[in-house]
Amino acid sequence: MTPVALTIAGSDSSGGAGIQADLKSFAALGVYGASAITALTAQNTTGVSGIHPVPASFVTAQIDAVFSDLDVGAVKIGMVAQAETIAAIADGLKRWAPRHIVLDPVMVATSGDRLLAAEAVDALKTKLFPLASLITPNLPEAAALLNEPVASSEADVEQQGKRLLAMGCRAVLVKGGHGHGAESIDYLIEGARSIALAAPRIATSNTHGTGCSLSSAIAAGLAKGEAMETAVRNAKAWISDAIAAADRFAVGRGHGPVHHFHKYY
Ligand SMILES: Nc1ncnc2c1ncn2[C@@H]1O[C@H](COP(=O)(O)OP(=O)(O)O)[C@@H](O)[C@H]1O
Ligand SMILES: Cc1ncc(COP(=O)(O)O)c(N)n1
Repeated sequence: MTPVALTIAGSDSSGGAGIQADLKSFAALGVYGASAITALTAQNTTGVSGIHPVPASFVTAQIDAVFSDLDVGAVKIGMVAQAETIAAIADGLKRWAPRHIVLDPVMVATSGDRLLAAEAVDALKTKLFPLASLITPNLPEAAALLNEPVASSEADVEQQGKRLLAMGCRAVLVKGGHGHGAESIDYLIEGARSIALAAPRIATSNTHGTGCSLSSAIAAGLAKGEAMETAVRNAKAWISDAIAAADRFAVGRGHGPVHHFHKYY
């Protein structure tokens, strides 16, 4: 059977994040990708200049079109833009009940621009967290979701992960890309287990789309039948290589994209 993953996310016109990063990640990892677009962004490596949300009813239409025909092994959710979109996604996923849902609680782009309406944060927590097999906040997102300051020690990161798990998702991966140590450490909290996943921090400013690509790589692994810990470990190794190869590209003048196809060219 062909493994299939669906991304429900926003479009990034510059191609490095959002739907475009998700489909490249699925393809690089041997998984067929489908998409339901929640919003168009006019965006490049230096910032976001416009957001055009897709009407919630049309997000539903895309989700229904995909699930009524394709055997979707895993779903990745990225930018959801606004509260009505979140309600439409939650309803659609409850109806189709996919085996795995990876939720990247995208709030702010690498450039600092806001991608989720402030009033939609509660809907994200109450409607989508309970459906998620895994949520993948970065350090500022974990803090914002908990209304707490950004974690300043590894112990704080782990504790914040545990408090997010208590909000009703099945597992949490708190990503350390915004930390400062010699290693970029992500914490996987699954049930009573907490696993630190460390990789050398790579000196590059080309980190546009790292979070999108990591969550899609995890969804790709789940679609191929990997267990959660294996999918996360494989995705972390793959994104580390994609970031290490990012400087081979010269794309844009700001935070450039990672190299999804580093194994091929
Ligand atoms: N400079 C870096 N070197 C190595 N790994 C990184 C670097 N920046 C981010 N990562 C990794 O990329 C993944 C995405 O993390 P992060 O950048 O924090 O997410 P987001 O894009 O949502 O802000 C994580 O696995 C993180 O550890
Ligand atoms: C449409 C869209 N979705 C998500 C992100 C976040 O990107 P990152 O992976 O760098 O956090 C983005 N910049 N644009």
